[in-house]
Amino acid sequence: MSISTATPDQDLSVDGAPLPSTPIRRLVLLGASGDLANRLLMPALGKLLDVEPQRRDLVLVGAGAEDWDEQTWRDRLEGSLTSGGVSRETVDALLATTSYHRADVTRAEDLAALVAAGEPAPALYFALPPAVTARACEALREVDLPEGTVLVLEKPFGTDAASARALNATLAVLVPEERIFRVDHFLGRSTVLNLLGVRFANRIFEPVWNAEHVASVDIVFDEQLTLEGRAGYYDRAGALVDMIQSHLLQVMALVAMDPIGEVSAFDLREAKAAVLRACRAWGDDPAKASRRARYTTGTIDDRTVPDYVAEPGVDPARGTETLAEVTLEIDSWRWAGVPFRLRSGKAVGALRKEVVVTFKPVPHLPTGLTGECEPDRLRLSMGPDAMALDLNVNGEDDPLGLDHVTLDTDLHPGRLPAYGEVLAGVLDGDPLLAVRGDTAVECWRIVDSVLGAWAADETPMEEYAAGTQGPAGWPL
Ligand SMILES: O=P(O)(O)OC[C@H]1O[C@@H](O)[C@H](O)[C@@H](O)[C@@H]1O
Repeated sequence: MSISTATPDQDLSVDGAPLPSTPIRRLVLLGASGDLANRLLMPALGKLLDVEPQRRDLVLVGAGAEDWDEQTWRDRLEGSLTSGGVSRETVDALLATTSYHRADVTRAEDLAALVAAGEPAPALYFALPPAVTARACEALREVDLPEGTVLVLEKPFGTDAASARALNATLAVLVPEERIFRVDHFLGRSTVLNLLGVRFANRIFEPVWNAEHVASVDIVFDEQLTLEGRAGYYDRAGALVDMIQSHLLQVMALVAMDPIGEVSAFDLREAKAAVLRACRAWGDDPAKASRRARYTTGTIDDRTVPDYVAEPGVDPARGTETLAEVTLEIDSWRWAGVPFRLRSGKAVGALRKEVVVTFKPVPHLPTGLTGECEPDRLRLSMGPDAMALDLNVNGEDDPLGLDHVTLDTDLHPGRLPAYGEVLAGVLDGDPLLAVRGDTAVECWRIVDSVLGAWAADETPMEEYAAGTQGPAGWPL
């Protein structure tokens, strides 16, 4: 699927004022020595430059707390690119112009040196823990940012609705909203983008995409991965914040939004925001509408997994959940009464990453057709990328007996990893795949209500053995 790139006359700011689109030729990676940059961002950037070689004039500037010399940085960059399968041409092009700067990114002087006057306007990519990013943004107030500067922020954006609002206020005085890229890499996943093609390029889905025909929607991202050495971050976040607050609510917004006139940042982001504004816990009762659980020791494939609380770096007193589920409602004509169940867990036995739209039963099954009539289901898999439609048909043995079939197809895995699509948007200055500031706050508002119920212990913490599908009795 091709996505339209903003042109100067399409690129409107939120209040309607036109903004010139500014392609980015200098990417300053703050936190260049970190794991995110090394494992995900640099390989994704390399892949992008492989498929779009006209971008190879990009200058990559690494900045970090490590006291590295140029050679150490170049070796690190080269290692990261080559282990990501990036071509020699791209590696050489990036190495030809890259540089590394030791910097304390919370100091205005260091930041000012990185955005030096006379250079093209940079994208400042904060590949940093959220607290450091927030301090760096504060420090940027004292820096004279070149016209066209873009700011790129990783999740989590704040720690609740209030802090997200405060961070938005800090950013708003630095650059216009259209130049703030709050990254959610799920928006760059090919199956997630495929929602647009499936929904809006087929006549058969949109007329039934509403409460009259849809019984429920499930958005599930269950992983076999465990903590993978990320206790410092994950033990403070938990499954609800790590996966549902950001990624799955964004996916839900794309599933539930009204049709858009064009695939532009303005139309798409407004349609998603309308869904999130209308969303709340099912029955306005977050305690009953949510469930949480934590894995105990178990086996995944042949791997023995310890209790979550026995993992290095975990604080048992925190009571962090590794599996979260929340049922939401969207107060609109289109969706009133349809439960949207969002769920994500770590250390499950069989991974399950999909959006499932379950349709209501037919209003009348002709007398004479025998057997069970199952609900029709559209399933969009986020890994591997695939799509399936479960239908009732006439069976093989009895011509009037019902049978069930699945029409399925693999989907193209996408030209780029999700981060590559996100970076393409950043370099084009097109925030189509970026989370708008008000939307980030709405996502926290929805999740804060659940976190509040959990903090008050209104929802019990359950347990499941690693390698199972979660606690017994959970329906998904
Ligand atoms: O499948 P992907 O693209 O790695 O995304 C899933 C990951 O997304 C990250 O944002 C979460 O922090 C991880 O916990 C999760 O495993």
